Amino acid sequence: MRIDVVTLFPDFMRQCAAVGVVGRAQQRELLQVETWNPRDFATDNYRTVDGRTCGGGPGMVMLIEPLRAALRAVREAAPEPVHVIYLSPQGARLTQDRVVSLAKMPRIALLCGRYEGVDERLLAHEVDEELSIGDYVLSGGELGAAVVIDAVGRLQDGALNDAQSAQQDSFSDGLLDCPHYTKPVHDALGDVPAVLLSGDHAAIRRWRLKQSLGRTWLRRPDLLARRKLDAESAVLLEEFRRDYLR
Ligand SMILES: COc1ccccc1CNc1ccc(C(N)=O)cn1
Repeated sequence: MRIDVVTLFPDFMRQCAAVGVVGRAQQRELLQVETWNPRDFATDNYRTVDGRTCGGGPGMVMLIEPLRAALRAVREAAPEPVHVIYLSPQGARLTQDRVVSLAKMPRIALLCGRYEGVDERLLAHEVDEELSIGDYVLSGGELGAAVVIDAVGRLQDGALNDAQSAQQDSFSDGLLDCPHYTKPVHDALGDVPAVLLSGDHAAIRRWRLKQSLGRTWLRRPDLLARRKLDAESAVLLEEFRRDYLR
């Protein structure tokens, strides 16, 4: 998969994509991240990329032309069609379901706004999808782009080793993750739950599912409301509720 990022801070974005699982995915050529700086496409001597807000008011708006030229260069850089995403507080909320679908695309481009955002005409003509990573305002879209790169990059085939992808499966079914433990088995803070040391993998799977269901019920009931539970999950959640309310 190829991801092109249009950003005034290319070094920052390259560093975000160079570490950990995503960095390794790039080394393994499972993922390619390229950056494009609109300032390199500005036509005036001062390399201007922003303009005063029409109608008055505080702040500046990113100019159409440098962004249009940068996106043209993005499209011409490789043959596959590009799905252009704009990160903004006005976008649809990013979810794991959307991450999974984005991860299957051959190419996406991430447009990072700064200042008060981008001229609406550029968005109307060049952007396919507007996404928000949460209901808060940042100084730029780059952190949102970094979130998309990480969430999508780790899903590329071969990016995660078996243990990690097993963990990935447990979460991606729309439940919160279960608790995790490592050595020491006994600590001043408490003991590792005995079932995890039992070697009974069926019991361990059931315990983890029960914990995921219970945590989702306690912390994110909205996720649970959206989900049809199979018979086993319904029984385990009932057990968790009974234990909790005892
Ligand atoms: C005032 O900033 C803007 C105003 C308009 C568009 C983009 C920006 C850049 N900032 C962003 C970007 C994304 C998110 C998010 N929630 O995904 C938060 N802030």
